[in-house]
Amino acid sequence: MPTSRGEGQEDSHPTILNRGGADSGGGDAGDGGGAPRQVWVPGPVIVGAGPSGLATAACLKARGVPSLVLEKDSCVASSWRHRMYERLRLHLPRCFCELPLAPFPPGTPPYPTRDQFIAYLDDYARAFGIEPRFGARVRSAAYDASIGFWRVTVDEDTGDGATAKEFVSRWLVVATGENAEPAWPEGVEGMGEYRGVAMHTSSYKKGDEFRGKNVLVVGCGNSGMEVSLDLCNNHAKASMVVRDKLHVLPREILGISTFGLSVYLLKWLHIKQVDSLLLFFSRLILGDTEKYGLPRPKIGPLQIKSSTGKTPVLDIGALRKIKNGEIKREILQVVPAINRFTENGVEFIDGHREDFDAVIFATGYKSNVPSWLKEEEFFSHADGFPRKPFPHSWRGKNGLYAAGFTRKGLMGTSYDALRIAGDIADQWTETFSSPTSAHRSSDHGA
Ligand SMILES: Cc1cc2nc3c(=O)[nH]c(=O)nc-3n(C[C@H](O)[C@H](O)[C@H](O)COP(=O)(O)OP(=O)(O)OC[C@H]3O[C@@H](n4cnc5c(N)ncnc54)[C@H](O)[C@@H]3O)c2cc1C
Ligand SMILES: NC(=O)C1=CN([C@@H]2O[C@H](COP(=O)(O)OP(=O)(O)OC[C@H]3O[C@@H](n4cnc5c(N)ncnc54)[C@H](OP(=O)(O)O)[C@@H]3O)[C@@H](O)[C@H]2O)C=CC1
Ligand SMILES: O=C(O)C(=O)Cc1c[nH]c2ccccc12
Repeated sequence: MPTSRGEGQEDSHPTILNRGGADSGGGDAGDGGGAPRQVWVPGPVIVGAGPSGLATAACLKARGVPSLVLEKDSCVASSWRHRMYERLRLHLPRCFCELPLAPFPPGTPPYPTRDQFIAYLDDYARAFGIEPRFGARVRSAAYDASIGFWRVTVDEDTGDGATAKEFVSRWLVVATGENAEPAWPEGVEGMGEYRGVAMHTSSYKKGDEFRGKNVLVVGCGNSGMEVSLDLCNNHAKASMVVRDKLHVLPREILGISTFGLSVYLLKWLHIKQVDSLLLFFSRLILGDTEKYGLPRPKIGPLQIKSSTGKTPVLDIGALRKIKNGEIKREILQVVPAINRFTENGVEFIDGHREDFDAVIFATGYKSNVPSWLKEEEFFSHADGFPRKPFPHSWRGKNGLYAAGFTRKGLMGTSYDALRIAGDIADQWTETFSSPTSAHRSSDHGA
């Protein structure tokens, strides 16, 4: 445990406090069924090694604060490696997707591919010397008011079974993502009966395997639209369930990214005025989407994004396929759009039935925070997001922080990482700047 500024900064390695249960012989063996091994962490514990966890760890490092990143998978950016389809490109220009302190390398295209983004994140972790603890799934985290520290319990996969460890830290940064788990539709009957392929877009890799197949895509956010397009490009017959009104915007307007244009216009104009302009240009470029079965909500796209977090579709070509009739629409306005599954397909709420070789659920994602964080004042148990929206979503009480829960994509991640690192670095400096305060903190922790 560091008792001086120098020791605290140089020794970022966690300190074992007890050896728990039967594991008294050292090493990393199991806990033998007793209390989990306890490890004191001098800096913050960050849960998740996606863009948000990496950005926070990097900003902390730049301020001289060590951290411990816990990651359930065996690599950084695991959601980008394992849960994004092959041909995915970022739909916002790279300048809105780069993390603090490190731009994309020269030569990166305006809309980086998934592989380029993964390579960027790998380089980012390397450049800042971030070495997450992999195979460390956080199964619970709770603030222990009696010692003023967070207790973070991890199931660590050591190869021969999971062992439990408890990390103890003054600060806990939640960076497990807005999209931690696939969201499956509720209340649709007969899913177990369906004999075709049923999967979520997070498992969709590429369209080749669906060549010539009749595929139903449920949901028409960006995932539904892009997967439908990918299916069409791979000669599958795609149908898309549209259960509600939605905004489709071109990815670019007059050669400028729609997102970049919005960010610029919002500096000068009210959000309603920006929405009117976006809708005017969208109509010019895409035509009247209602004619193609995609009616628009009354409220504008940025207002909806800002109040509900629902992202407008940034069209990269699906609309043209819909106009051409290559993506067949199942336009069903009433929820739930699918009444029930049958053995070979679905029955829609208007009563008609159709057979499908595969059903792909593009029904979005949810946070997994309620499953492990024992705290409900800052994080809502209902949706696993901070209760306060951006720009107040990054800091809770007792050293609790949220990185990447702004509903603002990677720009929000950068905002959070800088804020969180600044806030913790100030406390760190205060704690380790005088010998008396360092001893106070040491007493507190022990
Ligand atoms: C298909 C898709 C495309 C997107 N494209 C863009 C885009 O172009 N531009 C943009 O700005 N945003 C985009 N986003 C939104 C968002 O920016 C990304 O999802 C981004 O990856 C979020 O980063 P994150 O670190 O917050 O979450 P994640 O990338 O999901 O990382 C969270 C990490 O936490 C780990 N984890 C989860 N639970 C635990 C646990 N209990 N214990 C330990 N580790 C855990 C996970 O394994 C994961 O590695 C996209 C989202 C999706 C789904
Ligand atoms: N290239 C890129 O950068 C991409 C980025 N993304 C981003 O990833 C995030 C997640 O996007 P996405 O996966 O599309 O999720 P979203 O939550 O944005 O969209 C989910 C869609 O599923 C619909 N839905 C949900 N439940 C049902 C149901 N029971 N029956 C019918 N429809 C249903 C929703 O309809 P309703 O609106 O009525 O609730 C909505 O259309 C977003 O931030 C998105 O922008 C996604 C893909 C590509
Ligand atoms: O990819 C996403 O969903 C994002 O959250 C990025 C984003 C933030 N604000 C927006 C407004 C319009 C389109 C995308 C986004």
